[in-house]
Amino acid sequence: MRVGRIPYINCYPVYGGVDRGLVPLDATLIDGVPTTLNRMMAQGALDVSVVSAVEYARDSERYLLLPELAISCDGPVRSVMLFSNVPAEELGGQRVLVSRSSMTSVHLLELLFEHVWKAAPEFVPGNAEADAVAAQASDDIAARLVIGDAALMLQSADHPVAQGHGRSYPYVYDLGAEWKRWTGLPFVFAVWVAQRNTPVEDSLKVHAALIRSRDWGLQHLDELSAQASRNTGVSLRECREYFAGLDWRLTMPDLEGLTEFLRRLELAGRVPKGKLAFLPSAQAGR
Ligand SMILES: C=C(O[C@@H]1C=C(C(=O)O)C=C[C@H]1O)C(=O)O
Repeated sequence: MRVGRIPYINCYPVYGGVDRGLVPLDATLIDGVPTTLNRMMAQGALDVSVVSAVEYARDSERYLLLPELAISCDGPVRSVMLFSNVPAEELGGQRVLVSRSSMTSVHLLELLFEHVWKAAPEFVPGNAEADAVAAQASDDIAARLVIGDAALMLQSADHPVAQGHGRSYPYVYDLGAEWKRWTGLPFVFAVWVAQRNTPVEDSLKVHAALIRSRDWGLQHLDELSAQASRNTGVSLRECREYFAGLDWRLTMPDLEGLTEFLRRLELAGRVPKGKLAFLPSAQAGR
């Protein structure tokens, strides 16, 4: 089995037990930013992976959702941020760089511009991972959408990535908070999916291992925060707050936020009409 993993710290709580050998997983783990994993799943190069929520909706016939697993927030997410020189409402006609690593956040950003900020910027896909952010000192970009670890680093004024970037932004928008303000709902950025044509027993074994690993992770957020802080240079306090604001369980309210987001994307013609289909997990065992 080939299993995808995003190397951002927001995945530590799901893979932590597996990484430490506490939960056996008979699979090869393949790391990639969300859009890389989306593409690999779309091509059948992975059996099970975390993907952008929008990747599921883009081709829901192809996938089965893994129950009880997601990356969600109910309010501020802290790692999906629009950094802007001017208020978002004034970005019409200006260049907004959107992270090429992201699919969900780009769609959410576009919905917010259309319905909340009522402005039509020019979206420019670009590299917004930490190495690129650290180097991008000067360009004609009025705002940039940054996700994952790089977004956390850019918000820490004394972090080398923020220092290297050399620019500060007077207007910073947290997309989890903006969605919550708009709809009152949690937001699901990422889901785990299996290929429909991978044997169900094999996907179930991976699912059961990821659930056990995630359960370990939820019990050890302090240890994982310390690891996240060491690996990113983001302070322990910020990593703790970050993990406290995320959830990985796909609760009922999360599902409501997910379906509301996908409903709005369907209405806008951004994803095909689809349905939710879950891997039948009754036998997964704990
Ligand atoms: C909260 C986050 O969620 C992510 C955002 C994704 C997207 O925008 O497509 C996909 C996976 C998650 O890693 C983040 O990376 O900051």
